Amino acid sequence: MENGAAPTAQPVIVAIDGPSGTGKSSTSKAVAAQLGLSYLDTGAQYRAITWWMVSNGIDLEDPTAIAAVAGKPEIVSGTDPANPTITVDGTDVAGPIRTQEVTSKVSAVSAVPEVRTLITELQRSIAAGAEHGIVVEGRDIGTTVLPDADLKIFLTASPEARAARRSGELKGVDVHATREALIKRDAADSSRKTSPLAKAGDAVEVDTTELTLAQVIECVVTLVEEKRAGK
Ligand SMILES: Nc1ncnc2c1ncn2[C@@H]1O[C@H](COP(=O)(O)OP(=O)(O)O)[C@@H](O)[C@H]1O
Ligand SMILES: Nc1ccn([C@@H]2O[C@H](COP(=O)(O)OP(=O)(O)O)[C@@H](O)[C@H]2O)c(=O)n1
Repeated sequence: MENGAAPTAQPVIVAIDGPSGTGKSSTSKAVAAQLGLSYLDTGAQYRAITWWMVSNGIDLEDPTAIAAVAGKPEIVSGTDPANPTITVDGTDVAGPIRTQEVTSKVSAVSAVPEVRTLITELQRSIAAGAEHGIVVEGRDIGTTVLPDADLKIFLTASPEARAARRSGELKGVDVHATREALIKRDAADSSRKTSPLAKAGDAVEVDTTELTLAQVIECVVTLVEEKRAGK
């Protein structure tokens, strides 16, 4: 090699989709950090626009009202996997977007086609600007946002495992109530008309029910490395 320089890896685009609590965020952040890639949490963007709608008193039962104002908030995502950030009109909303109120309303907002068009454009421009490549996680990344991704992963886990993981995070929240809320949100996300939660035909499905987080991370890192090696 000229100048003795180390070979630089080609930018790689990794799409990780799946329902809530399957390990998308934890896996994607760790894989991106290990491989020196950017990281984008697209759920945080849908949560951010939902937070803005709630804060501004928009009627979330009215898709026309949601569509009319969807372009107003400016959502900015920081893509460092060691410190992912999310702001709306310059305000840090990392905390407020995780409230139960936002969680219970996000599916209604994310089902509105005008919202999806705007957020999808934002996601594509972030991915295109990632110098070393990016891990993008969500519900429709492999099917709609980045259909030409180099690697697509679809994470699954039993509803019981997912509810136990989520209620472990939200201390004091009943596991049965968490399970019911998860199932309801999955159903809404999977049945909407515009880019529903779905596994892309060419995605690798990984059932994480019986795997530790470390095992899932290792599995995905290996798949990325195999892709890069052209296997
Ligand atoms: N394979 C796993 N085994 C046990 N706990 C896990 C596993 N994967 C993720 N978790 C934990 O479950 C919770 C939800 O994971 P997260 O990555 O936020 O899922 P998602 O982004 O799919 O909603 C986190 O507390 C995380 O540490
Ligand atoms: N690519 C995506 C990502 C999230 N979403 C929506 O955003 C919500 C929150 O996503 P999230 O990834 O933060 O959800 P959790 O996995 O944290 O529960 C989902 O329930 C979907 O309604 C979406 O429609 N498309």
